[in-house]
Parts: sequence; C-alpha cells; structure tokens
Amino acid sequence: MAIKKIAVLTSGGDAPGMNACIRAVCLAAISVGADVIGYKYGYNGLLKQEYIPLDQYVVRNLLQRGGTILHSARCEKFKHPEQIELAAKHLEDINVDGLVVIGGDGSFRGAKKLQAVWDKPVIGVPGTIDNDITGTDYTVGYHTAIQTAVESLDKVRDTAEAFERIFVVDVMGREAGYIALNSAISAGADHVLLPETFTSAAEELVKILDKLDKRRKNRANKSHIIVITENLWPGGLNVLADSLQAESGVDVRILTLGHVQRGGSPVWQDRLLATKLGTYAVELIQQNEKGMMSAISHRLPAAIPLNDDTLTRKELNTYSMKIRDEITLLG
Ligand SMILES: Nc1ncnc2c1ncn2[C@@H]1O[C@H](COP(=O)(O)OP(=O)(O)O)[C@@H](O)[C@H]1O
Ligand SMILES: O=P(O)(O)OC[C@H]1O[C@](O)(COP(=O)(O)O)[C@@H](O)[C@@H]1O
Repeated sequence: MAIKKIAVLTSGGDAPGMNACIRAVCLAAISVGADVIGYKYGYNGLLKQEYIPLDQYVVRNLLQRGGTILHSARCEKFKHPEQIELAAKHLEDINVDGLVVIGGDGSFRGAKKLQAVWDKPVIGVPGTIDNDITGTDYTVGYHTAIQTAVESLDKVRDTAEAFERIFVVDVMGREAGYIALNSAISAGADHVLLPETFTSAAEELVKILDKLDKRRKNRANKSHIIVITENLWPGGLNVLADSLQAESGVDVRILTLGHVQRGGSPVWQDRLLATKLGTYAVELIQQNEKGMMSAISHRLPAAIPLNDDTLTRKELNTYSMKIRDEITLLG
C-alpha cells in the first residue's frame, strides 16, 4: 500500500530506546516516501492535535539518547469511547495512513480500541522497562533497566560486604518480576522476591531468615542482598527491614532504585531491538496490517495481534526461575 503519512507517539512509562524507536519509524517511513509526524505527550497529543513534523535531521543522534523527544504521559481521558472517536477523527483530518504507538500494555489497550474505530493501521511497539508483554521476547528498555539494576547491585555488594549488612534492594516492574529476577541472577543476589510467587509476608520472612541463617553459617562474608519488586511487601520495606533486623540481629539497609532504571543511554540490545521493531512497524503499515504489535519472537520480527492473549502479563522465564532457586541456594 502506498503510504503518504505516518504518525508515531510514545505513551505510558518511558523507556530507554524509545528515542531509537522514533528514529527508526521516521527513517523507515522516509525511505518509503512517507512524511512523518510525532504526537506529543502520548495520547494527549492525539486528542489535542498537538504534533511535530519529524525528519532525518530531527532524529539525528537519537539512537543513543535516553527518554523520548515526544514526551510520554498517561492520559485517563483516552479511556472514554467518545475521546477515542475524536482521536480517529484527528488522524483522518490530517490524512494519517498509519499510527505507531510505542508503549506498554496499557497503551496497547488504547491502541486496540482506537483500531476498532479507525480503518487505517494502528501498530504497537512494546516499549517498557517491565518486559511484561506476552508475544514478544523482549520490550524496548528492558535490557537497559536490567543493566542499571545490575550495576547498582554490584556497588551495593561492596558496601554490604564491608559492613556485613543485609541490603534490601527495591527494583521496578509494577506487577511483573522480570527486572527483579534477572537482575538478581545477573548480580548474584542472595534472595529475590517476585510478585508472581509471593505468598504472604509471614511465609516469605521465614524463607528469607532460613536462607540468611544458612548463608551466615557457611560463607566467609556475612553480607546478604535481597532484591524485591516494588510495592510487594505488605506495609512497605521498612516493615520488612524492621522484622529482618529484629529476627536476625543484623544491620539492614534499604535501597530503592526507582526511576534511574528508566533513564540513561540505551544499551546496544535496546538500540537494536528498537530499530528492528520501529522499522518492522512501518512495514506492517505498508502491508495494511491492523491492530498488530511489532514484536520480536525467537530473534525474528513477528506481527502479533493486539488481543486478549497479548494483553495479559507475560509469564516469567521458567529457566530463570529454575536457576534462581538452584543458584541462589549455592551462592
Ligand atoms: N483500557 C484502556 N483503554 C484506553 N486507553 C488506555 C487503557 N489503558 C491504558 N490506556 C492508555 O494508555 C496510557 C498508558 O497506560 P499505562 O498502563 O499507564 O502505561 P503502559 O502503556 O506503559 O502500560 C494510559 O494513560 C491511557 O491513555
Ligand atoms: O513513573 P510512574 O508513573 O511513577 O510509574 C512507575 C511505573 O512505571 C514503570 O516504570 C513502567 O511501567 P509501564 O511501562 O507499564 O508504564 C513501572 O516499572 C513502574 O511501576
């Protein structure tokens, strides 16, 4: 299909590599003779018809830049059907032939609804540090977030060992344990608490103390690093730290990594992924594919329908789970 104009936006939690993806969409569109515009502030820009033209000069040097030049935002209004109709009208008014939505599962829910009322392609590109989208091996931003978490855990290890302290390190992920699980394995943490397997504070505390006890008996250094997904411990991490300190008699410190995990220059894996998925999104628009995610599956680009299967949270990698249990016991 001959396409003349493509629009792109970034929505939901920003992720390193979103800029690289905007660049890829722009350059791929230009290469097939299309103009490109970028809506600002996620779906807000679409509702307010607020956009900027994109060309090869605007996207120059974006590959390595963190954040998103289009800004990201949440947009509650977009959940209302009449606002989604308005968005479709705005796209029609300026003759857009296809829209690329770079975002997470929430943004994809919006994209799916927009597709239902607009007859040109809406394509999602998975951009979230959480890596929680079914149908794609990875999401743009995830590798960089893991890298940041791992570097921080390595540093925490140094000070934890110096004082032989327990550290509880809180990482992002909303309700998904990908960042926690794989950063914990990659940094050789001693324990990891995940939303997918969490039972109750009482049971988890017993498991932590049990492992801590074994570790402190068997290891030369008595430090202990616990990685936990944000918002998981009932009552907050101070509650966990107080219980741990009271039960073990060991000094406990808490570190919340927070939004640093969303920033920084994307690592090469995210740059490459963003470039592939952005380019493939434009191909899908050319093929008049509608309501699809431009995904990566077994290292190849794949068109995955934005349906109820895709919009459920991706299960954790079973092999990572297996080695978490085996390796963190050995340590
Ligand atoms: N059910 C929905 N219907 C329409 N739009 C939605 C829906 N869920 C989310 N969105 C849109 O996507 C935006 C981003 O969603 P959110 O869940 O916050 O982030 P993410 O896309 O990173 O998961 C929301 O602010 C809203 O504009
Ligand atoms: O920046 P906010 O609004 O505090 O959101 C924090 C959330 O965004 C994330 O960083 C990314 O999540 P999404 O990509 O689903 O928006 C989560 O890990 C975290 O829970």
